[in-house]
Amino acid sequence: MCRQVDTPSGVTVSTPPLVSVVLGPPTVLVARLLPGQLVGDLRRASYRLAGHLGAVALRIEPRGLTYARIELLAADPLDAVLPLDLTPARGGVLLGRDEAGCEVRVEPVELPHLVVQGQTRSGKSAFLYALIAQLASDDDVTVAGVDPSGLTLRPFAGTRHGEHQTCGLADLDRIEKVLAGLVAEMDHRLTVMPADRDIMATGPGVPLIVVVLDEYPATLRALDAADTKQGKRVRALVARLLAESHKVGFRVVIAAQRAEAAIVGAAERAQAAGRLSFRVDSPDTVKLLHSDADDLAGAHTTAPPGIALLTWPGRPLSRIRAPWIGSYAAFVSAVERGA
Ligand SMILES: Nc1ncnc2c1ncn2[C@@H]1O[C@H](COP(=O)(O)OP(=O)(O)OP(=O)(O)O)[C@@H](O)[C@H]1O
Repeated sequence: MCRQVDTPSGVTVSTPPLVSVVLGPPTVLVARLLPGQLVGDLRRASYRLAGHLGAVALRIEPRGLTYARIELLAADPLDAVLPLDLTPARGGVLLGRDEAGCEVRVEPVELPHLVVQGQTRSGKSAFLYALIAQLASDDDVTVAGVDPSGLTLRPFAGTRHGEHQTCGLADLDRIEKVLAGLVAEMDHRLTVMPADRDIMATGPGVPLIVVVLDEYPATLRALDAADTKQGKRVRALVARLLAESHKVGFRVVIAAQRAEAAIVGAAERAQAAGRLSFRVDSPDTVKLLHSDADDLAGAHTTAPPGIALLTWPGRPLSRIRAPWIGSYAAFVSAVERGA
């Protein structure tokens, strides 16, 4: 957080001066930002600064335009479980709670394409359950997708969403058929989009279509093993959805244990502005989705279940606690109620 400053007598160092120190607890510092420095700059460095200040984490808030309030936290603010409240009118989809204790919410239509990665038992499925349960209760959203294990999309059987989904790997042709149907709907929307618009409004009659590709590598492996040409065709359909569908009301959610380049190539990653990593096997895997995670990548390989790194449009890279819907049965009944 220091600046090197050239003075007539040589190079010196300038640091954000502390204008107030309250020993607390909690200990709170107020620092005056250096010219051109932003609160986000402090937040980005907070993971390195916390240990040196004897804290587990720092909560940094702006004070006016030029000051930052820095609270030294003795416990990780993400330790507590975040129960998912599915009562209507809560104002957008809850993605989690950040380290400042604030809920991260987004309207369904504001969702970008997403890539979610995480090892077994890291909380990736729990996050998908929470996301899908919230979307399923919205009449203007259709949940589509491919689910090799069947657990994630099985609760939609017999609902209006089911025709746009396929569960299991027994019928590989159906995977291609479902994705081809979604691409056909995308093409139709692109064709009928009014000439004076570059974004199609979603709502009654034109639902936002969220395409969930759970355990995407498992789907591709099964397709490649059966018929490499079919694997290529499915990859091409997904690539088209990622590249062309956002403006006509589609969102793609790709979930994988590891978003490796062979599965989620650079072009696909570039289309997915939303990226979540639950615990993964190595710092290099973290960096597949968060190239700027230098300070956080190492520690994240031992993150507890439900803690994710979040890269999101308009937000600095941050850690969040994902919402917890409860047991699988709670997820099933939430989908059945909502869908
Ligand atoms: N957001 C959360 N809050 C609290 N606990 C969580 C959260 N997410 C996950 N857990 C705990 O971690 C366990 C594993 O989570 P989950 O089943 O989602 O992992 P996963 O990464 O999807 O693994 P798998 O590949 O085995 O399905 C859950 O049973 C739960 O105990």
